[in-house]
Amino acid sequence: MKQLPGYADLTKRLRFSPEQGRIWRDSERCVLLSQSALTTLRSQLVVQLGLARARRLFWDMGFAEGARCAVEAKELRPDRGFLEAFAVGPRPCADRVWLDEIETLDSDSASGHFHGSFVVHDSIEAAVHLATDGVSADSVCWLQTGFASGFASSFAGQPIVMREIECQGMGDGACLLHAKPEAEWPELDDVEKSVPPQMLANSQADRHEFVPGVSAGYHAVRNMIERAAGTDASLLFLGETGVGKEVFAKMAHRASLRKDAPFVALNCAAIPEGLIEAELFGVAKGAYTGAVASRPGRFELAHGGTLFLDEISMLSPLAQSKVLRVIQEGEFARDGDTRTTRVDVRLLAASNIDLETAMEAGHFRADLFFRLATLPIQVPPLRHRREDIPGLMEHFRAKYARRHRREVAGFTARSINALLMHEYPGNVRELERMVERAVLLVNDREAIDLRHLFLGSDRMRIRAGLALTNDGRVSGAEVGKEQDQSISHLVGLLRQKGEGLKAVESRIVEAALEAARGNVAQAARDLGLTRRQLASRLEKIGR
Ligand SMILES: Nc1ncnc2c1ncn2[C@@H]1O[C@H](COP(=O)(O)OP(=O)(O)OP(=O)(O)O)[C@@H](O)[C@H]1O
Repeated sequence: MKQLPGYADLTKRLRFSPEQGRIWRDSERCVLLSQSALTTLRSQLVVQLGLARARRLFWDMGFAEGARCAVEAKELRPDRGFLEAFAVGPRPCADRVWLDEIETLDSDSASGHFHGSFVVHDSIEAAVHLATDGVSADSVCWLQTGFASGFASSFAGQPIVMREIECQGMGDGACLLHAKPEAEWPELDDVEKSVPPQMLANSQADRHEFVPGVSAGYHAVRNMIERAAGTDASLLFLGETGVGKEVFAKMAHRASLRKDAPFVALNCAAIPEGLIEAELFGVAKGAYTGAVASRPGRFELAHGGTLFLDEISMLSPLAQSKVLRVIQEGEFARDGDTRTTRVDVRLLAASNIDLETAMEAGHFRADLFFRLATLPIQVPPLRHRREDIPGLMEHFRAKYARRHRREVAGFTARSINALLMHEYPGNVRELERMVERAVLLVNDREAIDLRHLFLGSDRMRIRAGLALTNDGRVSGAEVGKEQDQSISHLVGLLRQKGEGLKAVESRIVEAALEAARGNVAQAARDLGLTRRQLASRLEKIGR
């Protein structure tokens, strides 16, 4: 039996706020589920869905959580050995313990070898089952085996199935789990067979890039992508800038039959109009002065795979007609070439402007629009899917702490609240930028606070939109109250002193100039004026 390391690094991630009735693990809210609540939930699901579906539901839920936990485990103990990092997963949250002892663990990532046996004493699921249904003929720890399988699969980067060989719910003294790669079990049941490939994909290759969301908006997008997964249908991602359209396009590629072929992306807005066709279709040697060698375009590079055209509305009319031809006929000619080339490419596109309006205004070809918009997918802005914010915050904190070699002790409670309430006109990109900047500003081993997140113009916005209550919570409603109060105070002063609006305006302008230490451009920015507008006001008041 292996000696497991201590868990101080895990326990300090849990925070309790009795006043607010909240529990957090890092920046994520958690719930405490009592044994009696779990008993009710489990028996209700069995009654309503049947045993097989209830088991599958618990197993899938456990699997997803285990896969996510494995990512955290590696991040939490990046420099420790395999065993120490592996031992993190089971413990992060009360009542989610699946592992008491690692009996054996033998793994080799190069060859894919992964064998282990693990012991759990005191399984809550076994206790629940014994209390309601007595001793079972089959293993009963569904959440636990799902979690363990998700954790091990994500950790090992391949489907690993953990099965209970002995289970307290079957009358054994403890639960004994065996782990093996999926393919090495002689037979798998329906639940075990269904290691969700997407969860696995999310947790391995993209673990440093992609955060699966939890909001309804995120799931609606994911469902659309999954519906089209087995097809070559074009998808058109629509939504504000920074919502993650490219990230979802990559997800669509990974979920498709083309996942092992290239994913090639091109931002049409980033290429000057005259060069876009060469970029898309390639160039033949001698096509123009300087074309000393032939080179393939993005369509050829994406052959067999997926081409993602971001900001497609920026394509010139000629490029639009050529793209349409490739979609319809699967062929094109390189710039300066007469021979046509055939390609097999799935096209995904994105736009942050309304393509229908662009089409009606004659800027975008209707036939291309209808070809692309077979399945339009609207990605909601971050402010409409706030439940995704905690996962993203934590992901960016870990990502940039790693990149900039900083040790950042999470977020303060008030900064978490502020991030949850912010409006994010720049969506996920804005959140990412704020967290990266905060990681750079915060002192080592300190937690990110408001002052690290909101600077300059952001601070103006947070002042206008959010207020902090005494216990560090942010409340939008109280902002209004606070602003109303200061405005009434100002009106009171006006009345007392008999000053007119002009005089007050002059005093505000002077105060802003003073706060900006005489820097006119800064004062203008703070007041929401142009430099010229402020200069003219200053001139009028004789400054
Ligand atoms: N679910 C996510 N997990 C991790 N990072 C994300 C996620 N969604 C978005 N991002 C990050 O947010 C940033 C913006 O995402 P992306 O480029 O996909 O947005 P977009 O909608 O295509 O933006 P634009 O319209 O400006 O091209 C990127 O840095 C991306 O990595």
